[in-house]
Amino acid sequence: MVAEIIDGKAFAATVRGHVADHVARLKEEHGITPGLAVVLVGEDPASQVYVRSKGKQTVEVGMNSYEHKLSADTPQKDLLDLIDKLNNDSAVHGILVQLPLPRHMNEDLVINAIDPAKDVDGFHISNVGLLGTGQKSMVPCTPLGCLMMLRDHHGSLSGKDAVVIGRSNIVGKPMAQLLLGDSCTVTIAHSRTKDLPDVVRRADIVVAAVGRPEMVQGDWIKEGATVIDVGINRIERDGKNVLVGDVHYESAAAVAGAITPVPGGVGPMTIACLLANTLTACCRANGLPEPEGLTA
Ligand SMILES: Nc1nc(=O)c2c([nH]1)NC[C@@H]1CN(c3ccc(C(=O)N[C@@H](CCC(=O)O)C(=O)O)cc3)C=[N+]21
Ligand SMILES: [Mg+2]
Repeated sequence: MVAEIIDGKAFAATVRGHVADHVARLKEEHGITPGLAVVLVGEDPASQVYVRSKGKQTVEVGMNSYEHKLSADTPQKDLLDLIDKLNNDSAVHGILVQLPLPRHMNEDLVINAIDPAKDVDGFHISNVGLLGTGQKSMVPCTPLGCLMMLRDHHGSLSGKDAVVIGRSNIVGKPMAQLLLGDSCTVTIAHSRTKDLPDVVRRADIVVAAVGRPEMVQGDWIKEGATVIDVGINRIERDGKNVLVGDVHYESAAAVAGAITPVPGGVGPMTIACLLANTLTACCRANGLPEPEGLTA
């Protein structure tokens, strides 16, 4: 079997197109422009790349982008004051505080200071609780992007065996909740799981989100399964810096039915879903109907 490649880059462009159409209508019919504020603390080069890319794509879909860059030694109080200002700014519909934060800050405290209605990352405890109880929430961007690709590929996910590898609050746990919401039978596996290859071999859907380069091998994959690779690992190979996923792509693609590449898979969908969430937050804030197909 040669796997179908799920083209996240192309899918993300389609999602951005839907977002841009809806944003144009909001402007025309209601005079409203969605706004996204991105806060970056410190000078991590990779983070700067993502923030720049987010800002560019935000403007491209017709939204306002507000970037706030704070130095790495900014007191936590100053960050909390900025969040308070953004919470009370009616031009800002979405707030993203880039993670990780410097060590002297308490990430949970900072995230939970964001107005849950503007929490476009879906990391606030209110949104986590709403998602876990099947109520309307802001859904974390990476799992939402994975869900969109899975729904697009399969149609219905009902009754499928899904294995999520990784139990992080930003990917593994919300991904499992979303798959459960679509009536999958969900297993969350992690570093202490016994016989991990055997657990993965049961899966119709594998979502790999462990942060270990090429850990998931082709002989762990059931023939015809769908493999979603969330990993973005920078490694050195033959003296070159390359980007690889959590899945050993070549061996997995030889048995899977469909697979996402790295780069060009989940990553671009994450940013597209951030824009989708900002649009959703803006519609809710204004009591307007939400975009279709862009929410869980
Ligand atoms: N509060 C918060 N929310 C985030 O969503 C968040 C964050 N903090 N901190 C950092 C991570 C990382 N992240 C990525 C988004 C897109 C790509 C992406 O588009 N990657 C491209 C390749 C990029 C490259 O070449 O480096 C791809 O996979 O094709 C990667 C990584 C969002 N993050
Ligand atoms: Mg783990």
